[in-house]
Amino acid sequence: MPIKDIRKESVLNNKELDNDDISRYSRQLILPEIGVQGQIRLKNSKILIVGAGGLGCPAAIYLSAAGVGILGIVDYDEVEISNLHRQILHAESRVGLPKSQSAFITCHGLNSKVDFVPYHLALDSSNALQIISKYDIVLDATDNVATRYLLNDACVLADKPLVSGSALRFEGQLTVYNHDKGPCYRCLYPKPPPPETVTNCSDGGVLGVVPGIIGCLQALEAIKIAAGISTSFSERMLLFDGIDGLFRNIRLRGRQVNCPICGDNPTITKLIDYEEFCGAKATDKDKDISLLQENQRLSSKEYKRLLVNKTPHILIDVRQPVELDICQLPNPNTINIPVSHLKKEEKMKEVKTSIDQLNSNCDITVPIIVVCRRGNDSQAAVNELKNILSDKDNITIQDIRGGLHAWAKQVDPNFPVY
Ligand SMILES: Nc1ncnc2c1ncn2[C@@H]1O[C@H](COP(=O)(O)OP(=O)(O)OP(=O)(O)O)[C@@H](O)[C@H]1O
Ligand SMILES: [Zn+2]
Repeated sequence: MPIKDIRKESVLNNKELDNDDISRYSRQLILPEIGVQGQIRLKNSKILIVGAGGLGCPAAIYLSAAGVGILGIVDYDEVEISNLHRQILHAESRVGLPKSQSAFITCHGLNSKVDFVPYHLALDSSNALQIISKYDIVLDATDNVATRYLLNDACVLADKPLVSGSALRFEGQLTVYNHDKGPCYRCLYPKPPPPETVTNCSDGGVLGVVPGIIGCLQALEAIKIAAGISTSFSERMLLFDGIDGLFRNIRLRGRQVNCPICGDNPTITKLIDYEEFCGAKATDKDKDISLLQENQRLSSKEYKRLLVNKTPHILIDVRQPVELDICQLPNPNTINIPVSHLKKEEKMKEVKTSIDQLNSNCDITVPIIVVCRRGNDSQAAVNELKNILSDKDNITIQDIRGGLHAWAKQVDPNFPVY
């Protein structure tokens, strides 16, 4: 999709508030820290939110309500039903619609005076600078490491403050990069984390209100910067723990003179390939990995036949116990060992005992079938089990290709999908 130009001139030049502004914003206008001048600054501000998900939704609605001049909303994705518990600008009736468009509809309904620019596209190295350079402040409301580095570098190169948020499970973080002589993301994290250590909301879970809180704080910091109050979070980070109800505010290390992008002698002078740099995609969508040979995999239909024919086998479900409470394959003898536990000796003893027990009741060595949610962890688990059971070399260990998602698609349309 071609990048839409923002409609107004790149410099908004409102000199005063109209009567409608005065009525609409009266409650914040009478704050001495905002006042008429602050509100005019807000009216002239251009703010870009990247990501219209759990963080971007609350941020966008408060920035709209507060009366920013232009609000750009970037997201490549479409609304899904599993988004609605936290991505509160969307609606059941808008499942399938681009998130940027859906967010625009709600924000515009709240404040039609804001000039909205929805971008239904993936921000990447080819378009980031072109888009970001049109705005004054950028909010990182995305969910993947590659985009975090991209946004950081683009904001340093274009000299824009980056209000960064993140949330997972019951915890959240907030800071502002590249502002007020403070550090950038690379000053703090020069190297990306190994991809396998990064957990996303779809795997780790998140309580909707947690990104709600952090997204609101992102809006607050953006409003403060836009209104000329400055931010409390340059070189500082807020850590929120929703279980203990704790907000902690820690000092971060400052700008690093040897930072490759914002340091004194930068070695990165243009945007790079961030997926390659991070070894991970700029999305947190289901990635299908392929670790096993075809003969080590069963289709969900083949597994169904195995059940129907009552073929003896051991089914190991490698999801977390909480996930088994949601749904399970119709095998009453399922053994549950989360994939992370396969390395634990006592767990493996359990598996070996079950295998021996089952095998002592059968004439043949029964195969082990491994299942997980999407068919990725199950492959890793097959390899792990092969190592652990290397003394039992006549045993067949296979996984179910595509996991429970494939089961729901190909075998049982009534099976819950999460
Ligand atoms: N490079 C990018 N360009 C545009 N949008 C992006 C980019 N990276 C991430 N996003 C968007 O940022 C948002 C992050 O929000 P969030 O993690 O709450 O949503 P999600 O990906 O829909 O979550 P889930 O993991 O539940 O599917 C997503 O809507 C995603 O599409
Ligand atoms: Zn830096």
